Amino acid sequence: MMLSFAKMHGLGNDFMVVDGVTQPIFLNESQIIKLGDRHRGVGFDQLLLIEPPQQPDLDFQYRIFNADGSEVEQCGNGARCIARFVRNVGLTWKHKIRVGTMKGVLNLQIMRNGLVSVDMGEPRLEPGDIPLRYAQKELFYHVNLDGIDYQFGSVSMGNPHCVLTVDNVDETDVDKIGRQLTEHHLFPEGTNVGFMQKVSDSEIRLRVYERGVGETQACGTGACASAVIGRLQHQMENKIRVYLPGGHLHIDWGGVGETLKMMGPAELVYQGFIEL
Ligand SMILES: N[C@H](CCC[C@H](N)C(=O)O)C(=O)O
Repeated sequence: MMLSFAKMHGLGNDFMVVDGVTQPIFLNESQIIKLGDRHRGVGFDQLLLIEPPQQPDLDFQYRIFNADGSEVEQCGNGARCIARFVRNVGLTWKHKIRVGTMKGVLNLQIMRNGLVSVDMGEPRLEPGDIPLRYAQKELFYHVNLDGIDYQFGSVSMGNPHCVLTVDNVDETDVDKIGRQLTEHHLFPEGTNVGFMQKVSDSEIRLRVYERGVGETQACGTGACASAVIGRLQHQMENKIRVYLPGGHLHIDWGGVGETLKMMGPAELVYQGFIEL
């Protein structure tokens, strides 16, 4: 079977975007791993599959698969890319698009400035919602790795995030600590691991070790998570600019009980076909 797809990225977090509306498709884990191979396949951090909506008030269903083949609940950079994709290929002419995911609904909007805005819903802070094996919700959680104590914040954006505050992201062993934490028993479903450096009350530098991938050039839900933890732990402002290795995102969160909005770019690299 020939599969048509688009290669896209959000600040270097790269995706294979597949239209499962006009070409209904089922991809198993080994096919996804093979497609994600950067030498023998298309190569991507995530594969994004767009399917017909499961409810009448939605435009599409949006499914996300990490490069290791695991299906996951949310992808912020990917959400911006699918908004651009469904318009580019004519699956919709709307500028405001509602998509269902494994955990909730995303409201996407293509802005006049060329960026894409996403209402990511309400961050979830209860351990049971993350999920995080801790007796009760804490502002600072603690873990000991190889005899070193770390404190972190934790939040779900639909997917789990653990956020550590560091003095300098450039001098942090993201790969070592990220590997230790992403599959730590505190996180029964694994976690994405963000390393944030507070630059000012409205600016964060961030690197993210992503569950199922490793360090990426950008992580949309990771940027959201760092803004939430930055506001709660470090009294940062509502509007935060998050600088990732691949570029920056705008986050706006009014505090607990409010939904969080993210705005950033979504780029098409090429469209192609591949033999499955
Ligand atoms: N690795 C993540 C999914 C992709 C998140 C990231 N690419 C984003 O933009 O939010 C997870 O396993 O939850």
